[in-house]
Amino acid sequence: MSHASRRRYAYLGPSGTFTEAALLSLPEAEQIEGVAYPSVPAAFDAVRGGECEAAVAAIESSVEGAVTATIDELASGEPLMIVRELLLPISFALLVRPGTDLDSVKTVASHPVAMPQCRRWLGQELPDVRWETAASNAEAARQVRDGVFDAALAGAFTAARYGLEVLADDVHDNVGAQTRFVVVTRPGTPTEPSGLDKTSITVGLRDNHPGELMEILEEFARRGVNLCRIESRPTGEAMGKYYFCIDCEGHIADERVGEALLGLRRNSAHLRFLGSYPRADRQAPTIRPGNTDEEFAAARNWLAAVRDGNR
Ligand SMILES: O=C(O)C(=O)C[C@]1(C(=O)O)C=C[C@@H](O)C=C1
Repeated sequence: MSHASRRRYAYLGPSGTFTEAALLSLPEAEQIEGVAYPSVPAAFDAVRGGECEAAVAAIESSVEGAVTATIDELASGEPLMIVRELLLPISFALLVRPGTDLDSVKTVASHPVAMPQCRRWLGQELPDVRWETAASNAEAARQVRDGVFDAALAGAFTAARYGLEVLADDVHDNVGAQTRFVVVTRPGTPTEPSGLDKTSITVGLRDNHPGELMEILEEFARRGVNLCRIESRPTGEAMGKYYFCIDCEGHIADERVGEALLGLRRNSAHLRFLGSYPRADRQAPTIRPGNTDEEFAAARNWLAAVRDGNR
């Protein structure tokens, strides 16, 4: 496929990030031109502004939890929509300029989400090292190449791109660590239901009255909608002001999910639909008795009949 006709996907660069690896693992990878951006907000703005069709971003680490830059960026600004999620195994190596030994490593740089994944190893092997943050792991590697830092925590595959070598491999503390990535586009019709879907929203409180979070959760519980994740994030407006980022099982096309969102729309503030998309773990949803599409339709038919006087 010619370069010009490729689909442009934005990612956190430079080349060599796990985010780029996630992008390259997409089924449509051959038709994609990856475009590197220096931050997640910049990658998302490229989608908002139409420079790129989609963006790929890390949203959650199985070790470090939420990637807050991504969540906050989805919760604010011009809306975007998650169309897909993917899970990538994450393993870190310590990258250095050729010839550097462990004793001469005084500074180690990485993305803020990377260092906690290697904390124990660093504590044991490099207890006196100074850790520096970089915009991404590949950016840390680039800065090691340029002599700014002595070592970087990044994927072993990143070494070759920056003329570095792997001084120590598998320096992460948790074998089997994964990062969840999302593909976002400008808002449109949600992806077709696959039967194994997830729906993401952000939602705020109206007046912070007692039990208000419970009332939000009840909208899901009453329709038998199982939650996959709930994250509380500061709104940034003032101390003590939060919004919630919630992933639930099912698709917005499912009656029970639609009804839960209708309830939230009436009884909460700042509801934002972030997307319904196939689950990367392919887990089937739990549907409690009374909450299938058929049962919702039957109940609605009954109500219509009663209203029409046909009981
Ligand atoms: O994509 C990269 O390599 C990054 O630097 C980002 C990022 C993240 O944002 O979580 C990606 C996966 C790893 O868990 C650590 C860092």
